[in-house]
Amino acid sequence: MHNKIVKIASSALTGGKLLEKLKPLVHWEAQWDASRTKCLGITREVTFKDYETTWAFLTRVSMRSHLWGHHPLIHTSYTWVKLELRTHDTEPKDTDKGQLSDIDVRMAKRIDSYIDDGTR
Ligand SMILES: C[C@H](O)[C@H](O)[C@H]1CNC2=NC(N)=NC(=O)C2=N1
Repeated sequence: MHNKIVKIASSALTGGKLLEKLKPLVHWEAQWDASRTKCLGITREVTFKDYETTWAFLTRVSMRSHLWGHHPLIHTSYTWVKLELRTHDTEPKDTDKGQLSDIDVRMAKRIDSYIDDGTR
């Protein structure tokens, strides 16, 4: 069965739901707006044991991003990787800055599973 791209609808996370969803993401740092009520996105940094492992990880992330139609901002240098997640097209419509949505949380958990599977 070939994988097909199924764009997953995203809904902005606010209030108690936002805090509930952020709690398990212990390796991710949240960026807050000035009022500290809106999460503008989350970031995670990780360093891998070698270049080959780094790009095996990034290949998995890129393939999953393509399948889900949701793409982290990826910074990398040799074995260092920084990933940022935010959603621009949330419902309700958000400012162009974007904010955290449920698909960001889903992608963060999937990224954590790639990091945690012992290949670091
Ligand atoms: C049209 C396209 O599906 C949208 O622009 C998607 C693409 N990938 C995306 N990736 C991320 N991280 N956030 C988005 O809001 C987003 N939107």
